[in-house]
Amino acid sequence: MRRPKSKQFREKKRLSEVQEIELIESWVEFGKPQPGSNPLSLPPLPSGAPIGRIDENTFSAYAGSKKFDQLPLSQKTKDGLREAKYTKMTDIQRASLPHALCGRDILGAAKTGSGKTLAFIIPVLEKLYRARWGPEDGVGSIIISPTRELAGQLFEVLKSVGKHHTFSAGLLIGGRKDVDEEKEHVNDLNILVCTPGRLLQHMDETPNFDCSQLQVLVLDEADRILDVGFKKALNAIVSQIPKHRQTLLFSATQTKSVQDLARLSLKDPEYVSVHEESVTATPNRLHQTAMIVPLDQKLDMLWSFIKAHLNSRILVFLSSCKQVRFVFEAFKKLRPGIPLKCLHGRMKQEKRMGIYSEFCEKRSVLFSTDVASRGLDFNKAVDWVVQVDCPEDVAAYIHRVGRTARYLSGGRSVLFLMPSETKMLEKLQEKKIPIQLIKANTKRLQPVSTLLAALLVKSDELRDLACRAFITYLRSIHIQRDKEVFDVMKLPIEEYSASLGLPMTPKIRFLKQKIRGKKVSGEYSLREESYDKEENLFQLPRESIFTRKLEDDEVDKVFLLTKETPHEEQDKATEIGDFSATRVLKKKKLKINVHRPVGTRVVFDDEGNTLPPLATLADVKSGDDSVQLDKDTVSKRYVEMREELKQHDKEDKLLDRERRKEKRMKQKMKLKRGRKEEEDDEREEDLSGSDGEATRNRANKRSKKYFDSDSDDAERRRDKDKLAIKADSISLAEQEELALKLLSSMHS
Ligand SMILES: Nc1ncnc2c1ncn2[C@@H]1O[C@H](COP(=O)(O)OP(=O)(O)OP(=O)(O)O)[C@@H](O)[C@H]1O
Repeated sequence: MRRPKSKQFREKKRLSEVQEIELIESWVEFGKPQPGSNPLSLPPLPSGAPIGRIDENTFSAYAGSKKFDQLPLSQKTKDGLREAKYTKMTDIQRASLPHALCGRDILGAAKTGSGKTLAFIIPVLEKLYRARWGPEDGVGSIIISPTRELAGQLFEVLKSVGKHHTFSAGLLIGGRKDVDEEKEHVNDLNILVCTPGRLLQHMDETPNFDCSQLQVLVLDEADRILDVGFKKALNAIVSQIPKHRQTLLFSATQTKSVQDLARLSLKDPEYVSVHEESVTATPNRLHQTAMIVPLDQKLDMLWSFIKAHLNSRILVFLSSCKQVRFVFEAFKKLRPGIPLKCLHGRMKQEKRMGIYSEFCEKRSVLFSTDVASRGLDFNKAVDWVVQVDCPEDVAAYIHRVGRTARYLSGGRSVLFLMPSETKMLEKLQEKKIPIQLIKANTKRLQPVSTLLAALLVKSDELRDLACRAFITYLRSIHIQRDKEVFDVMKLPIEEYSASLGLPMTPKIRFLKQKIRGKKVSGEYSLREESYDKEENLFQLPRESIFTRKLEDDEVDKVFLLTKETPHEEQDKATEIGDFSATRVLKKKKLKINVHRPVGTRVVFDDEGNTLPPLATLADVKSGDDSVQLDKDTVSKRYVEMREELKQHDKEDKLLDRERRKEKRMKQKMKLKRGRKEEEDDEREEDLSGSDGEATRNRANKRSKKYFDSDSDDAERRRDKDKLAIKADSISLAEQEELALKLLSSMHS
């Protein structure tokens, strides 16, 4: 009785889905906004007006509507939105959803915290729903995020809004152990939320990974994903997905570079930039300040700031992982009276995720690199964003401060600028950022450097961290592109070193070139990054500087430097010979010409031009000045060459035989010496009464080693053994002779 009922139910459900899809499609088609129009400028539906189908061929207008309910969306999406408490649309959602729902490519820009995530999650769900996408259809949508945390957050939004849909979705991010398990399931997923690296890994490694039916590609933080740091990965990804698809790009700092967009083959994209006309580029409820803080007072200022805001949730940005680690570890030891946390790209993924969610829950201070600067929505409850180190450009500033004042909440930010970085203030103001320069109350400044110095004396580890932080900070300034703002030569290096609590100023090799001709106190060495060899106070392993893996944020900078800096900067970098970027520049890739037939050789003249093969050997000028070869000379030369080769071959073989003989003899001698020592030991142990078990073990071991290390011809082995035993009682000359005999017996 039950079965037919459920079948009937399923059939009814299927029919109602089909009908719903037909209705949505007609509705979407009916109310399509004009390409290039801004739905925000259209009048909203009057309250109480009918929604959806009005009569046979008429539907309510949806471009201009203010509520999700008024949009041509599936009931499943509407239910998901309602349950997640989303009813009214934000400006970016109002402006972009009507275009996105009719399948257009979108280039969306809106301030941080303005709701861009839903502006792409909803179209993804709707597109697949309307296509009746099912498990057997494979990957229908890919959402790419630049960081793992952000991908995780997007996945959560997708899960909550899409909870009534039946699509399968997966979070594919690096740093997780279960990549093999992922590989088994990835082909069953309909929506992938991923970072570029992990997606590419699946494209390369997962058998039968197939995106050929992809319907929607989304790039969140699109400008970041399109910049040079991700260029290769993105190009590789794009080359493996179909060109015919919908593409949605969103960011608070959008790219409009034609080149970038061409790479993604966008089709007449809609530029939806809701805050372009806005007086400010940052959220209105964000109160932004800047303070001039000399480099050597930054930590004092930060410490004092934290002590003065013990009941807040504070996000602190520093320029590198090393900086983050040092400040976190040192301040933790000084116990400021508020929980401290740190987040950077070199932490294990689970830990990163844990820290991220803990910070969302409790009041605390989170020290972070730019890994937390984009997209993260810390429960809308960050009170303060403190930028201890100046951001690399205006876009980075906007994203960092955007971690507070999200959606309808307020927030505050403070930027520490060194006297040499004041140009940044002008740049920010030029880009419509209402930032106010305030004076620090130096009377309330609580100096921390003496406390740090005391800590560093006690802890080698902390001293090491301080050294690394010192160097990476200077390097980060040194590699910055914007030389109007960042000038490493203007920094009070010794004072800075003292402010970290370091007893001596570490030597910095990359500064030597810069200070040539300029008298700067302290001595800098170009070649070594050791700090004081005599006293051996702060010796770092060479590996740590020269061969370590670059950190997430450093890699980005290095990429930027190699690809985008003006030639002058690149030259400087090459000349200084300091960091990996320089080595990357120097390292020329050898290209293999796959079209050249196997066995042919390319000959170059003095100017580096290619010549025809054998041209140098037998060129004969013909009347018309073209080069022709004398065939007789060439074939004679070939005969000679063959003879030469044969001769060389003979000599090589002889030499090789000699070498092998010698090597074997050395091995035999070593073996015999070893055995003699063992037997001497045995004898000694026997004399001193050691147990038989040990002796047996040793004998076993020896026979195993013997078996493993030589030929498995038992006969020969026995002979050799006999010889070896005999060798113990004879002179060195005799031993050599015996070994030679043995070798010749082996070769015969
Ligand atoms: N329509 C809405 N109604 C209520 N809250 C919303 C709505 N849309 C988004 N939000 C909330 O606003 C906050 C910010 O949204 P979201 O993270 O999408 O911003 P964003 O524009 O992507 O920010 P960023 O540029 O920093 O990535 C989130 O907490 C989200 O839940």
